[in-house]
Amino acid sequence: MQTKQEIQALLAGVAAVPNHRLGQNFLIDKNLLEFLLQQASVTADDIVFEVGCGTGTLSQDLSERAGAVVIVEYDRLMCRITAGVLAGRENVTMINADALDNKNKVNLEAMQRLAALRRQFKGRLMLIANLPYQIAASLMCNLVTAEPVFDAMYITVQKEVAQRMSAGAGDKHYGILSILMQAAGNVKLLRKLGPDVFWPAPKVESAMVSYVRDEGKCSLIENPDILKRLISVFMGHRRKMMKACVKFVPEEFSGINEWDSLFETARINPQDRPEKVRPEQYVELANAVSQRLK
Ligand SMILES: C[S@@+](CC[C@H](N)C(=O)[O-])C[C@H]1O[C@@H](n2cnc3c(N)ncnc32)[C@H](O)[C@@H]1O
Repeated sequence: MQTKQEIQALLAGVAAVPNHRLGQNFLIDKNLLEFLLQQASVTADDIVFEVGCGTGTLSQDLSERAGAVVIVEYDRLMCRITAGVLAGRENVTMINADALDNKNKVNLEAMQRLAALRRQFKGRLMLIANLPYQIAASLMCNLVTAEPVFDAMYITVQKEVAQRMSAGAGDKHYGILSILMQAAGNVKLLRKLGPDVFWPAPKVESAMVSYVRDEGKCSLIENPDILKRLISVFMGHRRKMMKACVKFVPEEFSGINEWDSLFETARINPQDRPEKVRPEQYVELANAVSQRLK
């Protein structure tokens, strides 16, 4: 782990300054990094995906503890610094690219590498990262239903994203991220973080959060793709009634006329607002739709 002075020296070595647009707020509290690593209890059987390595402060420890680490970092200079910091570590794959190919797709090269590692290592596949805030929510929405399957995530995110991950139905923070993460696993707020544990200090509060996949919940999801698309349709009109949202369904669902009966199967009151419908009800609705489309 690196101190603030070490991070500043590493940046100066390549004439870089923190880029606000890329969310370059480096975690400078060693106890907090250690806390996150302890929560994840990484072993040599595990594979870790780190998005946004910055100067490699977390990557160093991850590469010492995990069987394999895959890093995606957008900033070429950060890749250069971290490659130097990790020189000689053969269990690390570094990809200099955007972690998202588009809003709905995680970087293909990283996912292919993770899939190959998944076949070699018998431990867990985890996302462990101090995430760039701009992409945190989209990244997690994609990873929660991704192949290869993610067993857990231990991450630092903006406080609002942490609230969205854990919000229950009816809460003002409840949204697509809450539904997907809670439909597939369990979310826990680990610790709130003030701005001064980062350098430079961001204007927002942050939090460390964990997500652990729940096999029981996941086994109930017949088709993650249909679940994702349905949630987007309904939550895109969160204050309309469920029955009023069906006119916005995309073409693939447009042949379905019996929405009332599908709502009934999922024990959803058609007059309820999408923001009040619980994750398990969305799963049942998606399963009913997927049966109907067979
Ligand atoms: C909050 S910093 C974390 C740095 C370091 N891991 C730490 O803990 O101090 C976020 C990192 O994500 C990188 N980043 C920003 N947007 C990205 C994207 N779309 N894809 C991959 N990396 C990105 C930034 O360049 C930055 O290094």
